[in-house]
Amino acid sequence: MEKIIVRGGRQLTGAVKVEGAKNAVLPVIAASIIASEGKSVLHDVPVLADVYTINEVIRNMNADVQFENNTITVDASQKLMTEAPFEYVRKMRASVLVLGPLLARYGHAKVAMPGGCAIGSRPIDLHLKGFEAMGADVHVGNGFVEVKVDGRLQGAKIYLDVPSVGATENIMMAAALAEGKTILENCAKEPEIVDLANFLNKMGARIVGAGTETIRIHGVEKLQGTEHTIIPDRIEAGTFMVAAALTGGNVLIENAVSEHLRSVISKLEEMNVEILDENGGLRVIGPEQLKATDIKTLPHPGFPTDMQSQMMALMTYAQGTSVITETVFENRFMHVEEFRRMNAKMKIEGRSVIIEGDSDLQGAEVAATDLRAAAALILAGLRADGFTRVTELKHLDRGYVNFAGKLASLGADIERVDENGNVVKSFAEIDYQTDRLAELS
Ligand SMILES: CC(=O)N[C@H]1[C@@H](OP(=O)(O)OP(=O)(O)OC[C@H]2O[C@@H](n3ccc(=O)[nH]c3=O)[C@H](O)[C@@H]2O)O[C@H](CO)[C@@H](O)[C@@H]1O
Ligand SMILES: C=C(OP(=O)(O)O)C(=O)O
Repeated sequence: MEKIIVRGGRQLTGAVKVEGAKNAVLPVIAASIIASEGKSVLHDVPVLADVYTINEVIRNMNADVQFENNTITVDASQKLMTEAPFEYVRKMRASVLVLGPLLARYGHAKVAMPGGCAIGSRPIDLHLKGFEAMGADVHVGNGFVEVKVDGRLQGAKIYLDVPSVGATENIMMAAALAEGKTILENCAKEPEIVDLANFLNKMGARIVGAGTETIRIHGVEKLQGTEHTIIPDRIEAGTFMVAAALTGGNVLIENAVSEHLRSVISKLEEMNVEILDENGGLRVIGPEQLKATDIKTLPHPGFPTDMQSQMMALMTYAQGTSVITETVFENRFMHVEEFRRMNAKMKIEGRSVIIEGDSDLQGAEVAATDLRAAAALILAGLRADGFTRVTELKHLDRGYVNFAGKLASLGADIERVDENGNVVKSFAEIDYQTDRLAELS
């Protein structure tokens, strides 16, 4: 089993470049199979396990996918199959994002029902209600969800009970090829929604309002492949901002977009972290003494749940008591027990965690419980006394490119080793066809 071993105590300095956003590229790759003509060329694609998984999902449907040098070319102009088996959905819930494109293009899609996961039950009822409102029949049974429509989907007025990112994306993709106009209300406003709408519009869709709470989509008859550059990953950027803050370092985070990170910047500033907008990125300067604060996770532009565990790591080193309240997912505190193994003083009260600062964390062997928890435990280890060993790296590889290598380039004492203690290559350097991918996934 591979581990990342980090020894605390180094201040991070230098510059690190943020990759294209995982949560933008996954829906964009799913959307690329809507195009019945031409190829889509996607730039700034991060080399992540999740990207390989979505590529495999659409390859299995008969799309042609080439992935080289951070560029993906998708040709989906041939006839596609309309099913995605459990094998993929199990690895990555975002596989359900092929439902909308397939239903819109072929009037049929069948995808394994995603189960619950480490952060909550995560139903897809809002995706399905949206498809039904557009005239589709939905059938859930034998572990699959099947959606069908005779002829084209029909534009509809749809109100989302909660501003779900995935439901907004799936419905927006389906509506792009529906007959007539769809008005989607109370939708998610994340930057990744805007990126997807921009991609679809370049394909010939007519979507306005992405990034606000009402999106209007005029359905068109067909879409064609196009070229698109994926937006930078605001969560990877935020994670490195915390790394700089926590070590009292001074790091330029290249490609970080301050507009996408307003809530994170504001909370870090409350904790005494200095953040400067610099040409092409954000400079983050950690203070002598971090100050406690409170955070409530919310849909964008509120504080992102995907930064919750990293901020928890930071708060263990702040002066005073901090409170984090998680409102987006019902059960995203699995990492608390792991932080406690490092001597963190925190307790869960309902949907909140109370974190006592100045915890004097100690290195320990800890297991990543989800993708962001993996990063957060490594962050905590950057300042803990002694060695922290983080296992279950399959979670980390879903969403961070060469995380240990990037931290090492900023001066961290960190390495990734196999079960024999040999230093291993980062996931990004490995050809996905090798056995190691199978082992990691
Ligand atoms: C690939 C991707 O982009 N993943 C992100 C996306 O996940 P994802 O799209 O799955 O998250 P959602 O915004 O859909 O989920 C938010 C909340 O809505 C609930 N819900 C969602 C759909 C539904 O049909 N019914 C329902 O009740 C969920 O259980 C959850 O409590 O947004 C999350 C919230 O910012 C992020 O943490 C994930 O990193
Ligand atoms: C929860 C996350 O991703 P996913 O929705 O793909 O599980 C995440 O990126 O933190």
